Amino acid sequence: MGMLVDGQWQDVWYDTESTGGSFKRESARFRNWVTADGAPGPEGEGGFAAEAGRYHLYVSLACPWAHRTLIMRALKGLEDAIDVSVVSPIMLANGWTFNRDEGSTGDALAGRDFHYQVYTDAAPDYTGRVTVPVLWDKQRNTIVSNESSEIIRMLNSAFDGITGNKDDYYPQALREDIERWNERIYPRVNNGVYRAGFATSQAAYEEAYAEVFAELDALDAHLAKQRFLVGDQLTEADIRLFTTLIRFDAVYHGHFKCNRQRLEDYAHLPGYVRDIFQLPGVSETVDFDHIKTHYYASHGTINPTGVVPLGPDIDFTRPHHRG
Ligand SMILES: N[C@@H](CCC(=O)N[C@@H](CS)C(=O)NCC(=O)O)C(=O)O
Repeated sequence: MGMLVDGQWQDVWYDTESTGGSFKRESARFRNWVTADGAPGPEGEGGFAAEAGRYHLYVSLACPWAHRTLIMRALKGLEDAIDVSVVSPIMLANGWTFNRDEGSTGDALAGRDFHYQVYTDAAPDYTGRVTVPVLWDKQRNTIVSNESSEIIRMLNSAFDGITGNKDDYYPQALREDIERWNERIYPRVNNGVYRAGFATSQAAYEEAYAEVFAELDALDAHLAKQRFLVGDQLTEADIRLFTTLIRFDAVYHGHFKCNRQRLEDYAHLPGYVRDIFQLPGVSETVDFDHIKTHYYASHGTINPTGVVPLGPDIDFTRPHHRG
């Protein structure tokens, strides 16, 4: 684990001292948008037109934020248009690496050894964290975006003219509702489990734990009444929730100490997770080997032995009874 300072890699763990033991996630720095015609998006510069084969995704199969982009890529039929490099699940002193012996595909574009080199190639004096996912432009040789919430919106619509897939996971009529769920679920669930797991004070951990389970309780009650978060249609809000829920019992329950109960112990959330898992293309994006290896073998401050647990054994292919 580490970060870049003026383009130089430094091996440092998250600073929670200045925040009373609380984990604060840094904002992403590359915020351009791929659009159908290359017009500028909501922020950043223009000139990133949608084209088959032009863009590349750098992902970790362990990371819930990167996972969002792989699900959207699958649902939108973008596998042929956007290729992918997968980092090693083990993230230690050099950060994310392309070590093939550990399960990385290698860097398909430039054969780099380390993911931080993707950042320094785009911005030689970059200062900040080196995260996945990254959407890379092979034409301009730079990073378009390293913000998953924005990458999934680009994938949702910018390439429709190329693929002919017009499925819309952020439909105009539902946007307000989707945003409302995102705004609750990001701090309390997606990042909530990290705030519990990376807390270095009892108080910060307990606060995060309470929020995680209060929100999961509310979600379970909500999903008793309808199939997906905003109705009977899958949206980006579900995709964003799913990537945390699918990891819950395997890593957040044990490793991040979110252990009031397992996700499987809820009445409706397990069926909801299986429903999404069983959508065409989604199960192929879920890799529990990378997921468990990453968390248990990379966070030396939490699990110094690096031993990876064998369980739990959950069958996500059993019927979900939600259709
Ligand atoms: N805002 C980013 C956050 C991504 C993120 O934090 N990814 C984690 C992996 S799960 C990472 O790469 N962390 C490395 C680090 O913080 O040094 C997004 O949603 O795209």
